[in-house]
Amino acid sequence: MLTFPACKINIGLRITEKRSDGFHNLESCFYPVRWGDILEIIPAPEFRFTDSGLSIPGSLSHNLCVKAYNLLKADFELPPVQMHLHKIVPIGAGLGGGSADAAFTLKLLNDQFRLQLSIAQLEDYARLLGSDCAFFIQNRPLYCTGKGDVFSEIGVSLSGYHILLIYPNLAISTAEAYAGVKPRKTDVSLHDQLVAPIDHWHTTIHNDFEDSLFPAYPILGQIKQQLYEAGAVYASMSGSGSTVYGIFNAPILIPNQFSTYRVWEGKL
Ligand SMILES: C[C@@](CO)(OP(=O)(O)O)[C@H](O)COP(=O)(O)OP(=O)(O)OC[C@H]1O[C@@H](n2ccc(N)nc2=O)[C@H](O)[C@@H]1O
Ligand SMILES: Nc1ncnc2c1ncn2[C@@H]1O[C@H](COP(=O)(O)OP(=O)(O)O)[C@@H](O)[C@H]1O
Repeated sequence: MLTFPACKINIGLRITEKRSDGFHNLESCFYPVRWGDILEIIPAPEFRFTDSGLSIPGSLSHNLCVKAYNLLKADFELPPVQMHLHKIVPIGAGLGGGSADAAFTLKLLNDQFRLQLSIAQLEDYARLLGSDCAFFIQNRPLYCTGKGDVFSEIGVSLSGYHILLIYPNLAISTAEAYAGVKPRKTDVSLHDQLVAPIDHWHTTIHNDFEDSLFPAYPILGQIKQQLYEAGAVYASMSGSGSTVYGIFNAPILIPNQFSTYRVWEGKL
């Protein structure tokens, strides 16, 4: 069976406190984007994982697809499989591409081998693999709190808008990005800001990681500025970076200044 693990952007990201387990509580709208990898899983005489496309750092046993398979195998009689991942979404990009691979592996194995796991059970398995993995089980716009794995509804729809994602060939480690952040709480609700019209977002909605990462990597702030100059209704860094995205009213020709970066343009 084939599946297409996609990615996400964060619209607004507040890091509100450091938790006793070392992780951080956050508030953010996670929004799915169609830029994705390609994953095939077929039954095979023995377990095998192969990949192509972008090179994935780390050993095979640390690959999130392999971890997802092993997690289910510990609880179910799964046959051996051959998995092939064609990696397209940049890594260390703030797009949750690896997390999507993990969640889509769980969903594919559930369907392929009729494990009959519910959405809630799949989300519980996904939580064991990474903080933003569980989002990709439902893979629809959600307001996320806790570690990014507690969900509530949000009335945000960007259908009809177009998005330009700019990955400036710079991988940023999520753990390092969190280490640079000063958590803070504010009185204004991000949820209320998100349900206001999109042309208000420019002045209200902020990604807290920009405060420490834009001074460290000035190119990121420059790209955001260039996206506004190109006509974006809203522009921001996604997650812990380094991808910066712009949301546009209509399809956009990719401006020349982005020609050396990895760029994706598409409908939301
Ligand atoms: C920042 C966010 C925002 O959506 O996304 P990305 O930019 O990575 O895509 C997420 O919180 C990334 O979640 P994820 O990439 O799954 O992180 P994990 O693998 O669980 O954790 C990696 C490391 O990040 C830190 N971490 C992660 C999540 C969290 N809520 N608090 C943390 O402090 C911890 O140091 C942890 O060891
Ligand atoms: N299938 C995979 N695809 C991408 N990264 C993976 C995968 N499996 C494990 N990883 C590890 O996950 C981290 C990157 O996660 P990813 O979700 O792509 O980035 P980000 O957290 O910036 O959104 C890297 O440390 C990488 O080695």
